[in-house]
Amino acid sequence: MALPGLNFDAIKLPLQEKQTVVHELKSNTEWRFEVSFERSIEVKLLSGTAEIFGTELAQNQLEPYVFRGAKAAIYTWHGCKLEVTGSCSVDYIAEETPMISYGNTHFALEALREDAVASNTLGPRVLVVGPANAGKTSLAKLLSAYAYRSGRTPVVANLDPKEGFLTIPGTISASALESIVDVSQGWGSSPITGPSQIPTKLPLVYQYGLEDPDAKPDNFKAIVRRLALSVNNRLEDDSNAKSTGCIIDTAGSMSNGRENYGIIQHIVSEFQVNVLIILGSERLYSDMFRRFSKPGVSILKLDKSGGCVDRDVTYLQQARDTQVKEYFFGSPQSMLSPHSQQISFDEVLIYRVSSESSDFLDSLLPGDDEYTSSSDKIFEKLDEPTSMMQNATLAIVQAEPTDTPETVRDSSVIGFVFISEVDDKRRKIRMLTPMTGRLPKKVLIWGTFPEPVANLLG
Ligand SMILES: Nc1ncnc2c1ncn2[C@@H]1O[C@H](COP(=O)(O)OP(=O)(O)OP(=O)(O)O)[C@@H](O)[C@H]1O
Repeated sequence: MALPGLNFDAIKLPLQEKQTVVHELKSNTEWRFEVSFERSIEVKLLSGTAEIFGTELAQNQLEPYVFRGAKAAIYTWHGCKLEVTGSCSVDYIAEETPMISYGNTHFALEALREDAVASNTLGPRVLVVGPANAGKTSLAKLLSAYAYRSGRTPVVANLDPKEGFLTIPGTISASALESIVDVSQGWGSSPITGPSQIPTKLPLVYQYGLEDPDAKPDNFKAIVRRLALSVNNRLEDDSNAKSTGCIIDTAGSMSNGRENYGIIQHIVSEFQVNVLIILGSERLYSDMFRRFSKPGVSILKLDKSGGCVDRDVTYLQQARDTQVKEYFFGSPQSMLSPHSQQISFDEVLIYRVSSESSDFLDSLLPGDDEYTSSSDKIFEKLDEPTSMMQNATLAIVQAEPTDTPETVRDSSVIGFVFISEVDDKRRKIRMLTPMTGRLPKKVLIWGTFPEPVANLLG
């Protein structure tokens, strides 16, 4: 690590107790486990077959799979033996899982894909909805991993800004799954830069900058439209992707009460959704059936897995901090060398996004009418550096400083910077980028989510 003042201690793992246990799993069972962010476990598949959210584990690898800050399950269709080193906060073997119905859903989607190949039409556009922690992301991972294993190229879209899919949170993104998912990292946070054992998947990312799609629905819907347009174009352009279709993950809040269904409606129409999967809620299923049932659209109800766990605020915050850290520093397996540079505040154009009810800039610059936030504004332009930017992660977008706020909002993200220092008197800011080099573009979007990461630099 070349940078003064920066070190990797923040992401080094503490020494763990080397306690090794072998679990023998019968067919159609899963080993569920939770590991805190302060510990890690190593897992080896000794015999049999096993998978994690649809992605197969390799047998007797030299390098074991390492998990930390994880709540997950390793499932086996035919039985297996797992060797686990290190201690979990919770672990048990579950005999009741909804995997047969999830597997059947995959086969039903495969039948639609075969029809699409035969008729050269679009394959299934699958939307997964359900309450918070119903297992939507896990099911989306599983269905896309099974599609990949069947020789398909599914396009996966994440419309839940709370979780970053191949990028940091606060965004929505999509990518074609052309290689396997990293078993330990899941979809992972940051393949935008750096070396990786698994071929890199480059996502298309849009910055939202807030946690809840409802906080600024007009901004959210606008970027969903842009993402859907790109996904639809990709499906038209690539014959394998076209027949495979796409799998879309959503935020739990979108399914939370009728007043929020407008966003689901928008997604259904922009992505031309024709398979709607409702996880873990009879009432939502009935509402969705009434709203969206029509010829050519399948509405499926699936049970929530008993393994799904509620994640508390601290766990979710740690997960977000880890995603931001990994974006800049890489993981212990593949470290990056971030670059720190000081620039003049006047060299960049920063737009601030805050929720409709927020009076952020009113409080920052009292009495200045130009900055009064109003609900119809897309962003607020920042004319003065403020210490509130310290430790924030800002998105660099593919736009020019002369572009309108609409164009900036609708522009894709080319990377992120972390603000490590603000000198408001000298109008200077110091920022960290994952690689050396000058800032490629100078229009940045600063959201309130993810929140500032105070200990990023250790
Ligand atoms: N079978 C399982 N065994 C153990 N843990 C599981 C299992 N299925 C899901 N989980 C875990 O439960 C948590 C919630 O699952 P998931 O993220 O898929 O739900 P979600 O509906 O997408 O949540 P959100 O509403 O936050 O988007 C995650 O930590 C996930 O890894």
